[in-house]
Amino acid sequence: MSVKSLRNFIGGRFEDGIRTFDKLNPANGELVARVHEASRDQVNAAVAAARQALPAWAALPVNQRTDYLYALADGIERRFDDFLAAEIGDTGKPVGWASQIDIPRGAANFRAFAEIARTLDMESFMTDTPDGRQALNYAYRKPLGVVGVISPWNLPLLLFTWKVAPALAFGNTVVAKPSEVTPSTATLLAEVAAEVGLPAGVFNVVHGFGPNSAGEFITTHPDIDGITFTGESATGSTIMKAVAPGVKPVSFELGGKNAALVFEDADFDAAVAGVARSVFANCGQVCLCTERVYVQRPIYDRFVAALKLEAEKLVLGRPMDSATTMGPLVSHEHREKVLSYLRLAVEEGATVVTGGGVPTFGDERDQGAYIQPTIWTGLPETARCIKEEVFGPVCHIAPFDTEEEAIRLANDTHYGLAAAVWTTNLTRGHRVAQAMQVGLAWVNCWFLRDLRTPFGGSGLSGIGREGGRHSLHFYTEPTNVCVKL
Ligand SMILES: O=C(O)C(=O)/C=C/C=C/O
Repeated sequence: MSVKSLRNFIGGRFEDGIRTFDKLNPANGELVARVHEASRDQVNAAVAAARQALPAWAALPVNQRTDYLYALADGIERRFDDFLAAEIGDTGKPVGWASQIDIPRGAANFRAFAEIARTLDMESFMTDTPDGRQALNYAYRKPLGVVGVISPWNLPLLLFTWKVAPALAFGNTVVAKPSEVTPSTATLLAEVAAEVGLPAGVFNVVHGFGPNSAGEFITTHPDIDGITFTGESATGSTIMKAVAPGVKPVSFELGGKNAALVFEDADFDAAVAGVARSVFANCGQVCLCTERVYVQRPIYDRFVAALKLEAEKLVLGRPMDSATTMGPLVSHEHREKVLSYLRLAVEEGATVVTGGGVPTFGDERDQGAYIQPTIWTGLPETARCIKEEVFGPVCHIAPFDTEEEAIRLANDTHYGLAAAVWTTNLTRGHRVAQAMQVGLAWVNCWFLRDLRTPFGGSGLSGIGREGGRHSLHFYTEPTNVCVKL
């Protein structure tokens, strides 16, 4: 595979950076790309270009503006194979997952928000006034302005476009920094933006890191009007401090320590398959993944044995092999973090039901960041491996007896992102889902997404919701106009 040069996209033009850094393929350690790190001056130029493009972009009739989003979606689909190869080269994720989730959702996000922007109603009220007449109140919405987008490495194109699409749909312009770990599909999207004639400055891509690099230059920039970020909770705190002097709005989708509750009346096979997918999908690198499984005692032993079988059926193969069901972690650095938790779990007294280490293949995959899918039991609820997000293909399974106990166990966390409830008693399913202190509760399913619904979490899992009309609250500023009639 040839080594790509990934450049910055500023004011409609591709530019070299001040230095380059290497991007390695996590499946085999091969050099994939040399990435051009943007300077502070280049980030300043991107913000200036976005500011200059804002009035004309915001003034476009919504159908014309959203036609560009449909064109971006069409462009992703037109270059599907390029985006697929880029995403897989960056992440090592299996072609089955990337071709069904990551790339299609890249296009779907643009279409969903184009449709929402075109069809959303305007909030208004007719107000009776003391003089027996009325007043008309309506919320006139304007774009937030120049939006800083900082996106993560786990679902790179999906989460990049999950932010860029609503930002552009509602008339904002964007300065976006993809994770330095997965720079390729964001750069391809910039190529598509140029191909479809998106006006210069509307969408800018700058590459780099967080501290003392493009991430910090964006979040501390006085002319950025708001930041939308997906990533680790600690980074979210850092960004909040950076925007505090300017009291800028933030939209955060951060970490999670998500629970799955399996009741004895669950469809056993469906619950096993569903929990296995929610634990091991994308090598456990989805903020919504399950890391804590609680199973009602009568089926506990049977469930542990069944999930062990599912884990051991996973095919840790080459990313482009359609038989592969689990690829490597995204980098050796991240594997070291996950391995530190595998070691910690043993120190904290875990029983390792399966996995717990690094597989050996005897081929180029040994240079990759592969790790064994792992299941623990026997940890106390106070263990760090029960409280802290691992963000890898690992889970802990514990028994419970009553519904009240299950709810208490699931909610005993400072995170608040997602939960999954497995039961055939839907009255219980609704009741327990509503009792979860999370932003997203699935019943007899997981990661089933309707893009019109509110998406996000509370506590350490973030601030705000994006999706459907909920994206309005971050990407627009309403002026309530009151007219005496
Ligand atoms: O499915 C989505 O729209 C989404 O935002 C997924 C986020 C996953 C984070 O790791």
